Amino acid sequence: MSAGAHVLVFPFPAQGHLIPLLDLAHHLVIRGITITILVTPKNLPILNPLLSKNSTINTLVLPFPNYPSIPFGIENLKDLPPNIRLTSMIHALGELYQPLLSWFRSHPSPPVEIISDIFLGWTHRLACQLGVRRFVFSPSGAMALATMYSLWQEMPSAPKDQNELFSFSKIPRCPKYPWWQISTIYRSYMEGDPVSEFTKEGMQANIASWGLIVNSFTLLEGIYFEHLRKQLGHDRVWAVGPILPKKTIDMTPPERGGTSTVSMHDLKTWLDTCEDHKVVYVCYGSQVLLTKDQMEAVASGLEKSGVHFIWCVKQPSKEHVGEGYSMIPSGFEDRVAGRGLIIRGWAPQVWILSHRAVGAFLTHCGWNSILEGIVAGVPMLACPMGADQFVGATLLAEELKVAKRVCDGANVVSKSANLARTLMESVSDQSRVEKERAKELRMAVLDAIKEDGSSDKNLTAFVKHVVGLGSEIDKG
Ligand SMILES: O=c1ccn([C@@H]2O[C@H](COP(=O)(O)OP(=O)(O)O[C@H]3O[C@H](CO)[C@@H](O)[C@H](O)[C@H]3O)[C@@H](O)[C@H]2O)c(=O)[nH]1
Repeated sequence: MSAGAHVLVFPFPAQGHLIPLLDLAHHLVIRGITITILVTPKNLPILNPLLSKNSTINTLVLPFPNYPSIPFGIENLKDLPPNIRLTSMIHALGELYQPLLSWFRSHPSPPVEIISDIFLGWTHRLACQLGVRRFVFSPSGAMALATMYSLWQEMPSAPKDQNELFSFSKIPRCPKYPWWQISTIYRSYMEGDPVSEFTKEGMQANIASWGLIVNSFTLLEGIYFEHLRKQLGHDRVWAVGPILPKKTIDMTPPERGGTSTVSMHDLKTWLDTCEDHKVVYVCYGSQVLLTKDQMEAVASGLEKSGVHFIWCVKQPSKEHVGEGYSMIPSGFEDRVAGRGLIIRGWAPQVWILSHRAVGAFLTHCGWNSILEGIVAGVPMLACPMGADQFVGATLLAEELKVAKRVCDGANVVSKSANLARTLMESVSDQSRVEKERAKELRMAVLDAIKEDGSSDKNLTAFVKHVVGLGSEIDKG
């Protein structure tokens, strides 16, 4: 397309952030952009499926910085011990500033733009120093991003009562949340603390960056995109989602984001025996581990409901095992044999959701899961636990009416009888409204990502913009 359109893609090392940015990189390569992807060594295998399809993608592997509170060898959020905060990972990666600067300076034909994750705000400062442009990649939706930007711009103080409602009065429809549901990173901010100050600087640098790419689509969050453009004071905001692997909406390779821990053959054979739209898929994303009590409540709810289900249970780390996280109650698997399938570890989620047998998705409302549920056209059961998930749940249940809200909060243990009833209803006629809405939304999303749909056009516009900037820089 253009010599000079060489872009550095820098994902944050957490599956929910890496997966969509790698998918975006794939789309950009297909459109002629030269890509270099920056990862640390332990995250390199996640790139394999992409690299095997695209020999033209370059990688830049920089050692993970030594950081006092992060144990040696841990380079991905999913492996962080329970007592270490996400902001430590954000801070640790900031140490890549100098190595990255040196790499740019010694490269014969360095990138002319940087696309980096929202948790890598410091790359804005680096881009300014290098005289290149930085684009923020948001793996969260526009509504969640608007709330996050508003918090870091206005820096409101915490109320005495964590249950007090906080209103985002400048955001359309004035969303309100109890304070405890507000962004965890923002709530953990402590003035003067170096990690907090670094996080704040990064968030504010996002707002000052040249452009913004959001994994969402106009029809889903149009008013929030309009708001973001006003909030940022420019139009360089591209709604390009849902970013999914090219031409694999129906048959995603199982290794996307991780290697499936279940044989595809067994999975397919099992799902093929189930009736249409009767299986509930249960998954809490790539980060969340359920406590022992939560595991028991979910198991008991599934057992009492009588529904067919697939339950993806994340593998606990050493530290988590001791505390009973992710422990499947004894005898449960035998009692549900035949109608329930448990996947320990990584499930091929997009593939499962697209199977005709799946009729509902019990989700923690991570933004990728929300988009994947919408693409699959399945109604959802919302169990937001933290981060941006309360915003996602509000959008799904209250605005889009495609989900029922089941429970709220990281430590909440659902009543198994209530959960059982909700699960049963989700695959029965009682969920007619959500099922209809899910079908409509699926049509809307397919419209957005088809050739010349809104997201496809935005991606083309973004590529043109990037190429234009590249040639400006070439001319000096
Ligand atoms: O067994 C699994 C588990 C997850 N996934 C995939 O992993 C991604 C998970 O992303 P998401 O649903 O967004 O959840 P998290 O992993 O929890 O993502 C983090 O990042 C998201 C994007 O910023 C936020 O919306 C979430 O709140 C935050 O927890 C999705 O693509 C899933 O398809 C699998 O394929 N198999």
